[in-house]
Amino acid sequence: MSIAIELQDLRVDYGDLTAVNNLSLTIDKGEIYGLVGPNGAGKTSTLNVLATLLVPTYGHVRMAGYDLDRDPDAIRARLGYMPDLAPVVGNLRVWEFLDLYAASYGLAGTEKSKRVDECLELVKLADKRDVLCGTLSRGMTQRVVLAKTLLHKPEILLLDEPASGMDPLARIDLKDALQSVATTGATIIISSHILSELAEMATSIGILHKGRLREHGDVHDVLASMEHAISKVEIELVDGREACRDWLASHNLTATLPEKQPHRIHVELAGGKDAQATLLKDLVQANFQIHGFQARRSSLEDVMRAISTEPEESE
Ligand SMILES: Nc1ncnc2c1ncn2[C@@H]1O[C@H](COP(=O)(O)OP(=O)(O)OP(=O)(O)O)[C@@H](O)[C@H]1O
Repeated sequence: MSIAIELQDLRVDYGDLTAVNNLSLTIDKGEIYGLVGPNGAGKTSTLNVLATLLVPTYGHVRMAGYDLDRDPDAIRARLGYMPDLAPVVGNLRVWEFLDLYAASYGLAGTEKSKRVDECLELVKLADKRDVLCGTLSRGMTQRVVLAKTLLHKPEILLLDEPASGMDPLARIDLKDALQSVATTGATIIISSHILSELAEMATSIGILHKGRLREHGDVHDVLASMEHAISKVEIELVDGREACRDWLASHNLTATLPEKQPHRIHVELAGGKDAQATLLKDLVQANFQIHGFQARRSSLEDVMRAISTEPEESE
C-alpha cells in the first residue's frame, strides 16, 4: 500500500508553548485516520500544518507525493480541508451552493453539474439537492460542506472535528459518507476529542496528548496494547461490600459501588491479567467471600483516560 501522508519529527511551538512535539507518523492511501486527543492536545495545530495554513517550527511533511516545504501549491491542489463549523450560504439551495464552488474550481457546463451530483451522491444527499441550505440540520450541513470539499477530487481530506455536536444517527450518515469517499481512493484525517466517536469511523487512530503521539495504529490493536496498562474488574461479594471498598482504598485502588447491584464493586487496576490475578488472590487471603470476579473490557474512553493520566515523559 502506498503512503499518502508522512510526518517526521513535526514540531509546532507558539512562543514557549510546544503544541506538537516531535510527531512522526505515516498514513496509507485510502485510510480514514482518526486523530484523537483532549482539548489542547495539538490536533488543530497538526491539521493546520497539513492544510498548509501554519508553518511548523521544524519537521518534515510529505503529502500526496510532494514535500510540503518544496511544493506547497502541489499539495494544496490535492487537498480538501473542512474546518469545524464551516459555513454554508443559508438562502442558496444545496445544488446552487455546490455549483458556486464548482465554478470557482473552473468547472463549467455539464462537467460542473455532473460533479455536483456526484458529490451529493457521495455524501448521500442527492434527495436534498433542491432544499435551502439554511433549513438543513447540523449533520446535513456538515455533509453539504463535505460535498463542497470533494468537488475538486482531493486526494487528501482533512476534517477538523466533523462530528462535533452531531447526534448518533447523523454520525452514522457521516461515517457512511466518509466510507464512500474513502472507496474513491482518498485518504481522510478526522480529528475529535471523543475517541468512541472516531472509532466508529476510522480505520486507524493516533492518540495525541500534550503534543505527543501516545498510541498509534488499528483501533482494536490500540485497545489491545492498552490492556496491559489498565483493566477493570467487577467483583461480586456474598456480603461486606463497604468493607471491601475500604480494603481496596487502603491498597490505593479506586472502587465504585453500582447503585442497583448491592453486592458488586467495580475496580480499575493499573495492569492487565497479572494485576487481576494478584488482586483476586489478595482478596481471598483477606477473607472476602468472592462470588464472582469478572474482567471487563476497557472502553475507548478508559484508554484515553489512562493515557491522559500517564506520567510525563522527560524531554
Ligand atoms: N495561535 C496560537 N497561539 C498560542 N497558542 C496556541 C495557538 N493555537 C493553539 N495554541 C495552544 O496550543 C495547544 C494546542 O492547541 P490545538 O488547538 O492545536 O489543540 P487541539 O487538540 O486542537 O485542541 P482543541 O480541541 O481544544 O482545539 C493549546 O495549548 C493551545 O492553547
